[in-house]
Amino acid sequence: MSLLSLRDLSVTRGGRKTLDHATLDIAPGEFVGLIGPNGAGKSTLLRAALGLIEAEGESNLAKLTPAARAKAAAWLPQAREIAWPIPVADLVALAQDGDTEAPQVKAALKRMDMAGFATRPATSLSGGEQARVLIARALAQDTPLLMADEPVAGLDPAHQIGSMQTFAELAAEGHGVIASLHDLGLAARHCTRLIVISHGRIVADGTPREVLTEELLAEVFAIRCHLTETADGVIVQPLEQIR
Ligand SMILES: Nc1ncnc2c1ncn2[C@@H]1O[C@H](COP(=O)(O)OP(=O)(O)OP(=O)(O)O)[C@@H](O)[C@H]1O
Repeated sequence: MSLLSLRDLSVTRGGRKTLDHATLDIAPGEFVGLIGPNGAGKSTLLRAALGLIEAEGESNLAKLTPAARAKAAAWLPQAREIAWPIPVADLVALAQDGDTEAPQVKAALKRMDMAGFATRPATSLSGGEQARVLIARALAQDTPLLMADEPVAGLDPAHQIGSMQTFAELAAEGHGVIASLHDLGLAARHCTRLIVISHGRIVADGTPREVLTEELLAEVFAIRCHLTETADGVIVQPLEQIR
């Protein structure tokens, strides 16, 4: 069973293919890290998969009505600012028809370490706290698939790790998760699978151990890295930019 199924999905913008024949499937149990440099096409892939931008090719989600899609996948976009002074619990409860007592709402606030902020106006939170509330809202939607664009950007190390652990737990519980990520160390440590995108094309797809090689990191990211195999998986230490 595929929670996300893309076949030759392509996007053309400004006369250029910003996504070039992306084909992939995501099954329950997978936590997929979508990695690649700035402008590689990560957001484009996620947005095209959801049918939010015009694309050629096929996506199982883009075919659905907006209501059916909201049941199939939760979407956490890159933009994080909250403009509305709604209490935190009410904001998260939007994912459950406004029911602040719904177990999914309470569990999501707890998972994102935001239960103590439930009555605070969301606009009064710090940038990282706002980001955690928006992750909580996506979690509270309780969908088979979670799609997130740079979900841990702007979070402190503890909450970055906590969020990645939450996504890994969701996957272990049978959900699917795909998240674009810039932190290769977090991606290597927590994801079950990495998809590497470069110039709009998927150039590698496999376990972190399979994908993260010195050659690939040099070629795609233009960085020299030290890779260490440990019992916890592969550790990535970026050392310098290759010019
Ligand atoms: N409306 C547009 N017209 C022309 N090019 C566009 C347009 N929107 C996006 N692009 C280009 O598409 C490419 C892919 O952008 P995308 O946002 O998917 O990258 P990304 O991998 O998510 O990058 P980042 O890590 O910087 O968020 C970029 O080169 C971007 O400049």
